[in-house]
Amino acid sequence: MSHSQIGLIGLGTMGAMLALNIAEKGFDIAVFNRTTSVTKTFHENAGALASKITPCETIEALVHAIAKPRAIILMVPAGDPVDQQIAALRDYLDPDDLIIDAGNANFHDTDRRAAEAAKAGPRFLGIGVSGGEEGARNGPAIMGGGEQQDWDRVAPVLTAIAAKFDGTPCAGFMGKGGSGHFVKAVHNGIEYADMEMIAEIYGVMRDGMKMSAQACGDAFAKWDDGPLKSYLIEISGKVARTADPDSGKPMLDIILDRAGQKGTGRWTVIEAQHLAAPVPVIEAAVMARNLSARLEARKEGQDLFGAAPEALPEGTLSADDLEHALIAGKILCYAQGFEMLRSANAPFDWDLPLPEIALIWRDGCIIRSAMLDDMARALTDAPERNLMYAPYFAALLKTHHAALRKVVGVAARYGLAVPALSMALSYFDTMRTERGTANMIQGQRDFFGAHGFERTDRDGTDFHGPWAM
Ligand SMILES: NC(=O)C1=CN([C@@H]2O[C@H](COP(=O)(O)OP(=O)(O)OC[C@H]3O[C@@H](n4cnc5c(N)ncnc54)[C@H](OP(=O)(O)O)[C@@H]3O)[C@@H](O)[C@H]2O)C=CC1
Ligand SMILES: O=C(CO)[C@H](O)[C@H](O)COP(=O)(O)O
Repeated sequence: MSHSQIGLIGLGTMGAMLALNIAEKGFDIAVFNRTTSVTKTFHENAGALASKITPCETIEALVHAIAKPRAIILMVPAGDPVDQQIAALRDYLDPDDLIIDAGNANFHDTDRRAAEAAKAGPRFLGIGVSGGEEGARNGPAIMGGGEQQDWDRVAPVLTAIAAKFDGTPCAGFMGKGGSGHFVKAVHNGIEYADMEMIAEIYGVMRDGMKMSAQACGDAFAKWDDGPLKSYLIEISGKVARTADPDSGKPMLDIILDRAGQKGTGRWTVIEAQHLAAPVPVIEAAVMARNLSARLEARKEGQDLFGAAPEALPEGTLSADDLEHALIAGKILCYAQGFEMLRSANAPFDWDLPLPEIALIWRDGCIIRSAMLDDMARALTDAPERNLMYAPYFAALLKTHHAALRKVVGVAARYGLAVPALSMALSYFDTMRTERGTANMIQGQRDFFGAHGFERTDRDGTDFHGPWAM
């Protein structure tokens, strides 16, 4: 009866695919879903893998189907559903059984659950899983956080199901408490930023260069053969080239321009503010999703001011300009994400393995990209250095920042909104300006609040100006 090596709760998009992946790798798995018919249908459709899967109609039956000490994966929405499942499991689990939250949790919740588990058990591990439905089925990237011994206990299963890059599993232990979910949140922040910059370049092609969806798709497909090679560029090409079977129109022409979001990008920028970690491209991407939801207001604005985008004169921008701008933007947004990871170490007493994170992200996850191998090398060479200053990426930025400036400049001139690309450029310019303008901020603060300032010509921190009120 109790023969399953692992259990899983939540047979939705991700959970169902993870369960099949686990069964396919040879592990016996017991599964439970809140809606029983889903469990039945899942098992009926599992084909040759059905014999490895024990469908359970109650939490109690699930627990009894798993060999001790038990390990149970939760794949349910973040927040209350996770706490509800933990509470339901507590009635049946032993203190040394292990609950693994594999959904997208806010890492503060994971910290709290880990602390509660440490007091009374059962044990708790928080793992970030990325790769969407296809990744869950064929190999996601996995970032674990909690107690090393708990990670070690389930690592054979997690590394078996993870994506492999040149044979190396894209799975690793990030550190204690919520560190795995923190790394996953930053991953999602980079995901938001990369998606937004791609969408902005699509907007320049569609509204500025009057290119069809098919032509935009062709451009993305071509770039997927070069330095931009990545999952997001690949699927953007596929999305742009797909036609709606009902109307025959390009899918992009019938999809409403209102972006959904489940909260991970927002968690990232809120945490970035707490950490004083500058992630302006990610912030712009979250802001753009929020603005996209304001359909009525945008219509009112267009009626009042006239439509913003204007067609560009022929030859204003080339395909190379767009590709090079995206290369620069991509380097800068990943650099910001890694800087944010590093800035979390001191306050949370973590030692996030930045080079290993880049290695893990090389495959399986949504932000997988040809650049990540070089990022891993750069972070191994100098773990404390901002990626934009690493020789390989500095050389790319020296070559391509002019295109980023050109695209942002042209977009501003012709009314094409490119907030994330603009933020990438501002970050780049700020990070290469030795003497900035915060001296004026300090002068203002001292003028109105006697907050004091430092001087360029003397040591000390509390100088004041001879301001006339
Ligand atoms: N979709 C994706 O690309 C990715 C999602 N994730 C994360 O994985 C988790 C699951 O996402 P996904 O599979 O997409 O979600 P789905 O909406 O497809 O599935 C949700 C699952 O959770 C169950 N569920 C929902 N609410 C409760 C509850 N209160 N108690 C018990 N079970 C509940 C549902 O059961 P029922 O059938 O009864 O409704 C269903 O099995 C989320 O945390 C998500 O953020 C992570 C990476 C990628
Ligand atoms: O974690 C994921 C990918 O890595 C999920 O697909 C997540 O839902 C994406 O975020 P959002 O729904 O906010 O776009």
